[in-house]
Parts: sequence; C-alpha cells; structure tokens
Amino acid sequence: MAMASANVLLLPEAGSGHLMSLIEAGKRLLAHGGRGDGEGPAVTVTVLVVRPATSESAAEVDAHVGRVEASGLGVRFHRLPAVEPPPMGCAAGNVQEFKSRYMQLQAPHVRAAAAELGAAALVVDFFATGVLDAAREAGVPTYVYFTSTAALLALMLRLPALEEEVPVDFEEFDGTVDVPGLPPVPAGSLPAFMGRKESPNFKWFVYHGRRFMDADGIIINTVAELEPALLAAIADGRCVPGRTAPPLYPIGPVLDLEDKPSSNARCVRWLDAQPPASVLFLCFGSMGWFDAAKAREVAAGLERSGHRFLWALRGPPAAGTVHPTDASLDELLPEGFLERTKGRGLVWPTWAPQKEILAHAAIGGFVTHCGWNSTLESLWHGVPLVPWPLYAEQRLNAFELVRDMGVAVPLGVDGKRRDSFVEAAELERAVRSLMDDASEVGRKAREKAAEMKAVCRNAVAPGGGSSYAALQRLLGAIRGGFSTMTQ
Ligand SMILES: COc1cc(-c2[o+]c3cc(O)cc([O-])c3cc2O[C@@H]2O[C@H](CO)[C@H](O)[C@H](O)[C@H]2O)cc(OC)c1O
Ligand SMILES: O=c1ccn([C@@H]2O[C@H](COP(=O)(O)OP(=O)(O)O)[C@@H](O)[C@H]2O)c(=O)[nH]1
Repeated sequence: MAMASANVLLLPEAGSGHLMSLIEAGKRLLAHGGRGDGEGPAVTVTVLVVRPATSESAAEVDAHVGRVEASGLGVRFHRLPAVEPPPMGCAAGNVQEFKSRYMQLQAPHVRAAAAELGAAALVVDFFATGVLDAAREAGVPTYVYFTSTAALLALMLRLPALEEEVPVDFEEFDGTVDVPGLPPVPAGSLPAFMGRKESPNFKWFVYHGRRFMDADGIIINTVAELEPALLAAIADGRCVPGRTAPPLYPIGPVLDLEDKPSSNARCVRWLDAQPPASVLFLCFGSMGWFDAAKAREVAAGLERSGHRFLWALRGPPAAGTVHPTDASLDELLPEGFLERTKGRGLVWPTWAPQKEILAHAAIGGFVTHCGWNSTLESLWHGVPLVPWPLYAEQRLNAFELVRDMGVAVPLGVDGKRRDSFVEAAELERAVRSLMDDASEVGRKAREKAAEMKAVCRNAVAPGGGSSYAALQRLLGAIRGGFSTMTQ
C-alpha cells in the first residue's frame, strides 16, 4: 500500500524575521523530500501562522506569507485562531518574556491543528518551547528550529547550571563564563537581556534552555564546519552533563539565496564604478538605527579612515513601532560630510538590498550589527566583518566572530555606560585594520572569511555537503517516525 505524504507542521514565532527563516527551512525540506512511494511528494510542509500582536508586525507577516503563497513553491499555510496577547506591551526590557508567553498561549490551537492536519512532525521556533507538552500529548514528534548560532544554543543549554554557578548577576560580573566549545566568554559579551537573574527574560531563557533537551531534535541554522567545537560540545553532553542531548541537525546557511533579477538600485549601480574589494558596507539589520550623536561619530570615523564606504543609515522608529524610519540626513550627519566624501562614499537612507550588495565584487568589508542572518550572508560571499552588536544575542555573535572564527576584526563598543556607542577614533582604527592593504589583522580576517565562504558553499552541495547530509538525516528521522505512526 502506498504511504501518504508526511505533513511537517512549522510553528514560527509571530514576527517576520523568525518566520522567514523557518519558511526557508521548510522550503529545503520540501526540495529535499523528493517523491514518496505513492503519487505525491514524500513530505508536505504547512506553516502554522500565529497572528502577531501588533498591526505593524501583522502587516509584515501578511506580506511575506502572501509572497510565498504566490510563489507556487507548495508551502501551505494554516492560520491559527487569534489569542489575547499577554498583559504587557512590546516595551523594551520584556521582549523575550512577551514572545515566550505569547507562543505558549498558542498550545491548544497547535494541538488542534496537529489533529486536524495530521502532523508527522512539528518544528517550533526556539521561543515556542512552551508548546512541547501539548505536542507530546498529541503524539507528534517535535523539533526545535534554532534561528541563531550553536554558541547561543550551548549558552542556553548551560544557563540553568550557570544560574547556580555564577554567584552574582551577569551585569555585575567581571569574570568570564564557561560555554563548552568557546574560549572563556567575558560576561560583557553575553546578551544584555541576560544581565539580571531575577528578570523574567532571564527566567524564560533558562526555561527554553531546559526544554530544548526534551525535543526530538534541534535543527540549527549553522554549518557544521563553522562551529565544530560547539556542536561537538553539545552533542557530547558537555553543556548538560548526565543527559543525552537531542540529535542536532545543522542545515545552514538557511538563507533565501535564489537568484533574483538585479534590483537596479542606485546604490548597487554606484558600486559598479568602484574598484574590487574597496568598499566598506555598513548596515545594521531590520531594527538598527542611529541618533545624531552616534551618526556623527560614524561619519567622522569613516571620513578619517580614507576608505570608500556605502552606509545604510536609518533613523529612530516612529512612536509605538520597532522598525527604523528613513534617515533624515540633514539632521543626522555633520555639516559638509556628504560634499567632503563625495565620490568615495554613499549614504543610503532607507532599506538596502543587502544580499545584492554583499554579493558585489566592490565590497571588501561589512560593519554589521551581527544579526545571524546578516553574518551568514556575509560569510556566504566571503566578506570579512567589523562587529557592532546592538540588540538580541548579537554581543555573543560578535565575540564568536572575532575570537573563535577569526573572520572579523574587533571594534570597541561601549555597551555598559553608553548604549552601544562607538567613538570616531575607534571606528577609524577598526576600519583601517580591516581595509588597509598592509594590515596583518585584516589580511587574516579576509583569508578566514574566504575559507568560510568555501565551507558554506560546500556544506549545501548535494551529495557530500554536511548541511545537505543533515537535512537527509532529518528527513529520514521524520519519515521513519511517520511510517511507525502509520503502521
Ligand atoms: C536570537 O535571540 C533573539 C532573537 C530575537 C529576534 O526576534 C525576532 C522576532 C520577530 O518576530 C521578528 C524578528 O525579526 C526577530 C529578530 C530577532 O533577532 C534576530 O533574529 C535573527 C534570527 O532570525 C538573528 O538571530 C539575529 O541575530 C537577531 O538579531 C529577539 C530576541 O530577544 C528579543 C533574541 O534574544
Ligand atoms: O537595510 C537592510 C537591513 C536588513 N536587511 C536584511 O534583513 C535581514 C536581517 O536579519 P538579521 O538576522 O541579520 O538581523 P535582524 O534584523 O533580525 O536583527 C537580513 O536578511 C538582511 O539582509 C536588508 O536586506 N536590508
């Protein structure tokens, strides 16, 4: 008798960044799934869409879901009923708690959807471990999809023990923290929201760290060869001694890398006229923005460095929103800056076509907020980095890029006394150290980035690649569990 397709349900966090990443992973499952032994595909993928709590986020999610639906790739969508958000806004300081509680409230609807849609497996965002029990009760094997690094995963697995081991709050701790697989991590490189142990955000990350161990597997957007020591430490049980970690599936880089027609944006055309590897690109993710005080330091640092640059500069979000606005250059930049740097620099005051820019031969370095997607995009194109972390887990990413992977040169960011502030002289120093031909530090970072480009591309190559193989193992596990369920 022919076997039915295994329907894999995906539960992304209710916002567009994590949703896009999980949908990309879903596309890979579909593409690798192949044909079943009947007429249809071996695997189908259905995204459970959680209604975001804000209208800003809902509009983004609707737009992205609409695009994927229209693409005809076969990803299906199932909208979960609306739930009343937890009684708190998305105010600064409680974001991790809000996301975790909001996802936990979806549990009854996830269980109902699993029954209605006939789930072979459920893959949940890392903010959604609060639905694991409901999935287990419904008898559905459940995997966590981790959108960030193996370093953050190792830290979160270690967090319940670290909470006991470190006698004070991390924000008051001057020492280093042991994350197996990383050099000792200075407390200042831990995510800021982990600063106080009594904060709900910290407690939720401890909770998620514990719950990851209950999953049937952890799918992670990294490449085995990018973070080998960390993945080995997790798999060998060094993060949670005495317990066997769930199987790990490093399937990255999970990025939307399809060839798209050129955007023909003016900033890309401007790059066409620049020499190879001569331009420094500065861009700070979907939520990074600068006030005039910070922007003036950047302008002065770039001007004094003498290097070419393309700077995607955004201004503060409008009241009640999280996304930056287009920059008002007159308000943010020092007088005369644009005239003085004309020809060797371009300030781009709106959303930039980042992937196309990083792919351009003129780009020689990237000053980044260290968002993990931006980092992977940079490595995919072999572009070395200058890390300027701003929010979420980015301080840890910055530490790993410099100290572990060696693909970045260090930048002194004052995150303790001043909110991620960088002095002009420090930026100038870091830019020179990456971009000057004579810089030994820069040469090493460029070499490492080129090595990582090869690593990323080899990983997804059909047949021998490590990410390709991890996807095959994952599909085998899902299909194997499914055939047992349907016998
Ligand atoms: C990784 O730790 C955190 C990530 C986030 C976070 O959450 C998030 C939620 C959304 O609904 C939409 C988003 O765009 C988004 C982005 C985001 O941070 C970025 O996530 C990327 C992965 O997709 C990547 O890891 C970047 O480095 C992050 O900057 C939020 C958070 O606390 C609020 C985290 O601790
Ligand atoms: O001006 C911009 C800013 C960001 N991005 C894209 O937005 C994503 C940002 O994801 P990341 O994980 O780096 O950071 P986040 O914005 O989620 O903090 C990446 O794919 C970038 O290419 C972009 O295309 N243009």
